[in-house]
Amino acid sequence: MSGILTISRLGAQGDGIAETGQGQVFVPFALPGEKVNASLDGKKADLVSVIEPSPLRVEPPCRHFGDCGGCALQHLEETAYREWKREKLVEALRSKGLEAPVDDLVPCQPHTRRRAAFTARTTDKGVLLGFNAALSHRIVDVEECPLLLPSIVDSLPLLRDLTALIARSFKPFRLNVTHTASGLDVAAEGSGSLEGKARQAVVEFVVRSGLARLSIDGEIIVEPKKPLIMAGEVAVLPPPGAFLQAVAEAETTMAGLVGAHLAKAKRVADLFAGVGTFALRLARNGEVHAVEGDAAAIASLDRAYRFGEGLKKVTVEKRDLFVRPLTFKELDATFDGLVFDPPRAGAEDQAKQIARSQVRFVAAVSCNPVTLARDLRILVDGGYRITRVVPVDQFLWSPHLEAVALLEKPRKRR
Ligand SMILES: C[S@@+](CC[C@H](N)C(=O)[O-])C[C@H]1O[C@@H](n2cnc3c(N)ncnc32)[C@H](O)[C@@H]1O
Repeated sequence: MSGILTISRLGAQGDGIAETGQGQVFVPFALPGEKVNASLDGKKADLVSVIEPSPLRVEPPCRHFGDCGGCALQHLEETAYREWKREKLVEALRSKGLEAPVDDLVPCQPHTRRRAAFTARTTDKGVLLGFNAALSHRIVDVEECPLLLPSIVDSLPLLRDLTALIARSFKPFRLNVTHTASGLDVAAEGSGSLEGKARQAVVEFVVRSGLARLSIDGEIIVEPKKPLIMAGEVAVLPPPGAFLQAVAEAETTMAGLVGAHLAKAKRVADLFAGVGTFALRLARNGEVHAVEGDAAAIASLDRAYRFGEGLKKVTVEKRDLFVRPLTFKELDATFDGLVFDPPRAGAEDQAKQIARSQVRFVAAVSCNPVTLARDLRILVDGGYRITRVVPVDQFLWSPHLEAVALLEKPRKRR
């Protein structure tokens, strides 16, 4: 069934929302104020044509937009896009009764993302390498991507050849590609086990091609060059497939905000520390205790600290912070500053412990405004005051948003 709809606003995922007699209908790639022709299937609709376009509609920069599931909003004018993204954070905070001061969005430039999680697959007709179509397992084979650093896009033909060499079946698998100072670091997951001559051929290919490293399911197959990344001035050798902030400039912004807020703290806890994005920068100023659940990541942080120069003491602890958050007693015994940067699920139990602590300066970094708002509510109920919240765009044209919230707990009167 198809129908004519008028779009009233943008939803949280970037879809246009039309109010109808049957309730809300979500129309991907439609903008507020537009009259559109859409084919309807319950609450979901497909855009057939735009009858009256919004003045905010612009030409998408990528030929794959609309098919590739990576981007939702390339067709919206830049200022309106930024305001929509910032509003997602404001709305999440408001829904928890938090009227915190929220900065303008720190924008993200095209061609800056240093990591790509491609889906790859060999077929009878050749290799598919790209991103999944929205809500689908179909691979959109990409020729370009205006999000990614040119070093990754320029390597697409090479990565296709690599896919053909490592794939052990026609099953799709993940190809994580990271730009590093020494070349691309490629981590395949699920491509199958490489043995004998096939493995030797892959090793020779990687050496010839100038890639820094290839690993498959966590095993390093060949590492012609150490794929180093910088945490401020400290070089880090991340384990295969480790978490890294997607855009180096966004990471620098976030680390700058966290560092400035914790500048007066002499003993800082970095919770969900990863390979040391914050810890290794904060250690220029004060002692840091870094806590992380992934053994390989924390080992990499430790190694970077030992080879790093000009750093105050950094201690590391492998710990599952969902199961065993640092208690308020542990926090009070040692720290006057803290940063926590959990996965999308947030850090509810850890936030409850921080809320009970007297740690003066706290920075919360998050890639999910909803769980961030929940955790901030806990901290505010525990006596913290939010001094600033900064939305940082790291996932251009997508609904995903990074944010840094800065909090302080007034000293107790004696
Ligand atoms: C969003 S990343 C942040 C990493 C680091 N702060 C950075 O900026 O690169 C979240 C980190 O939390 C870690 N993590 C996930 N679940 C955890 C848990 N239950 N306990 C401790 N760490 C966990 C992940 O391994 C990952 O390194």
